[in-house]
Amino acid sequence: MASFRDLSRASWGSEAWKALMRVRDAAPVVQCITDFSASMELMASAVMATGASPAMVHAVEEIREFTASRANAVCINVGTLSPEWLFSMKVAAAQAEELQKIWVLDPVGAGATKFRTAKCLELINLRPTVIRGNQMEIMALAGASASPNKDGSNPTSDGLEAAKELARISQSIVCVSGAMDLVTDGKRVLGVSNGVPMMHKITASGSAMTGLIAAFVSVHPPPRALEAAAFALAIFGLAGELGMEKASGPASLAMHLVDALHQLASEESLVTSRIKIGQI
Ligand SMILES: Nc1ncnc2c1ncn2[C@@H]1O[C@H](COP(=O)(O)OP(=O)(O)O)[C@@H](O)[C@H]1O
Ligand SMILES: Cc1ncsc1CCOP(=O)(O)O
Ligand SMILES: [Mg+2]
Repeated sequence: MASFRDLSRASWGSEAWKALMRVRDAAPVVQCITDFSASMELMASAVMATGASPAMVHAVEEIREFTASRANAVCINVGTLSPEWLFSMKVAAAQAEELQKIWVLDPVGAGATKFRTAKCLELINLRPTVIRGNQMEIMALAGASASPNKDGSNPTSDGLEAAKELARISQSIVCVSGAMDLVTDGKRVLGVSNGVPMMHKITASGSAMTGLIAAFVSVHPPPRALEAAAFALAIFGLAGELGMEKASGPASLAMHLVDALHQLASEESLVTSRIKIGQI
């Protein structure tokens, strides 16, 4: 994959800090439609610890009202996909699109079954602002064949090309997570190298991360969405690095990562000095 330049650009760190402070000041409501048992708790805790306000609202009877009048952003995660929930997801996504609200898709397991891939592509037709998945998911949605990448390693050049292609087709910002996360609008590419490998072993770390992207992008909408998504990935990764100093495995890392997200609010110099974002 192409190299990672510009790591030392000092302003990335201070811009990430300002972005975090804007999330805390605005406390955007992030409506999450996400899988019931695997990710709901960690996602809500991470979004709240970042200073946003999570709302796990998925009943179709209240979605139109809630999305229109309460939500600042919608985060849709297809983890435990079922027809009833899919209907709720589509109603919320269509509503967000119509009202020009930020909505973010986490295509969990895209490529695992034809049904899941097809339904994710139908959701993408409803024009998410951002799509965040791991390399296998993004490659499946771009129509590329993915080789197994089970260890959260660096996205490959095929993964980067798939992300750019998906961004061009969907006109969404596309994020590929891994040891180095990639964020692209199809032309520009940012890389984020904060984080620790153990994050990949936490069930629902990806889902929680996508919730943070929704929070950051809701207060930094396009044309600032590309940078905002990178800031969310970097802040989440930095929280993972700090959490790992106290953790002994994935379960305690999840807890310490959430605590670190909360504590980062008072750590300006630490955030500004340790954020690792660069141009690819
Ligand atoms: N090897 C790694 N090194 C550092 N951070 C990682 C690594 N693998 C994953 N992460 C981080 O863990 C989070 C979840 O990413 P990932 O495991 O790829 O998502 P998913 O759980 O959806 O497959 C992201 O913030 C990502 O940056
Ligand atoms: C295990 C599992 N099964 C369906 S959703 C889910 C969790 C998704 O985890 P992640 O957010 O880390 O991709
Ligand atoms: Mg995932």
